[in-house]
Amino acid sequence: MPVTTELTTNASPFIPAPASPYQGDIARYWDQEARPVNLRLGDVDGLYHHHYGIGDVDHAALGDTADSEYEKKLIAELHRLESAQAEVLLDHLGTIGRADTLVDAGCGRGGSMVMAHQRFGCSVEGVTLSAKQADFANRRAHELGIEDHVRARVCNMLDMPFESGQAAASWNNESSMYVDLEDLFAEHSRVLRVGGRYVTITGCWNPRYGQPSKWVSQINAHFECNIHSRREYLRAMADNRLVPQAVIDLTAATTPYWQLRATSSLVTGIEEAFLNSYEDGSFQYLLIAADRV
Ligand SMILES: C[S@@+](CC[C@H](N)C(=O)[O-])C[C@H]1O[C@@H](n2cnc3c(N)ncnc32)[C@H](O)[C@@H]1O
Ligand SMILES: CC(C)=CCC/C(C)=C/COP(=O)(O)OP(=O)(O)O
Ligand SMILES: [Mg+2]
Repeated sequence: MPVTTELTTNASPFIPAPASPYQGDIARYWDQEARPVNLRLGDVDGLYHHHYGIGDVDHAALGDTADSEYEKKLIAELHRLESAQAEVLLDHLGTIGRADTLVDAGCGRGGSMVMAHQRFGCSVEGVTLSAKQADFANRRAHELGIEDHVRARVCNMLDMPFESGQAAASWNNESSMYVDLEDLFAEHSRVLRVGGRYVTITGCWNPRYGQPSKWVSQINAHFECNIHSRREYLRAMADNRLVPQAVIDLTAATTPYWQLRATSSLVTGIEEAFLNSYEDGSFQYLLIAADRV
């Protein structure tokens, strides 16, 4: 059974000062985060995610709500949908060889990094502002015996410690709402080799709605983030040699996850804002895969 208690070992020897007071706040936020909806789902198989799920709910697997095992099955089902989300992101990275290096920008507790290594056999470098998260991710990699291929570091994704052109592919999984997109894509464009692939899964506000809705504002306040519009993503990519190959609206695919989560004992209070903003069209859950040209 994986260990989910807060980790105190393997502290990073050097933790850079935050690049801004805001980044200091975000580092503190994730250092302190220990929501059961994340830890108990991660405990299912040792992949710890900080993103949401996609796909249809398997009602047969859930069984009867009166069953004493129902809550355990519900947690496993939410986790299955979150891992399915990461699989879809990895599906869009293109052909990756064992000798390649991938970059996970805003890697959280490292679940997606582990999955990428297990799928491709390659090296995966992650960055997060949170020393607690980096320690957690590195501890999990050590427990799995893959610490020579999977590593998390405390650093700013806008200034990553990678050589220009080093990465075969890079991604942001629900982490791009913490930074300026022009700065972010300039940095991905720098670390990616020409012909490399960038993928993001993100929530963005819908320009067709007009402005960020009250639900989007509520999500921003809840997570201390700054959700961008779909238009900003496409414009900032175009400005930074990232040419979209796929833009996939995952809103319908993520709705069952939120509907199920809203019925669980692990609710955090943000479920209504996601469900309402997806429903009124003001918010979209999007995957964008782009080639570095
Ligand atoms: C919602 S979590 C997503 C974690 C992970 N991508 C996943 O799918 O599980 C957001 C992550 O973005 C990271 N983050 C936010 N701003 C960052 C920055 N400027 N540099 C590096 N990481 C950042 C946070 O530290 C956190 O790990
Ligand atoms: C799609 C958007 C707008 C995402 C914002 C970034 C974010 C906090 C993602 C989920 O993290 P989490 O897994 O820690 O959140 P929760 O505790 O709600 O599961
Ligand atoms: Mg979560």
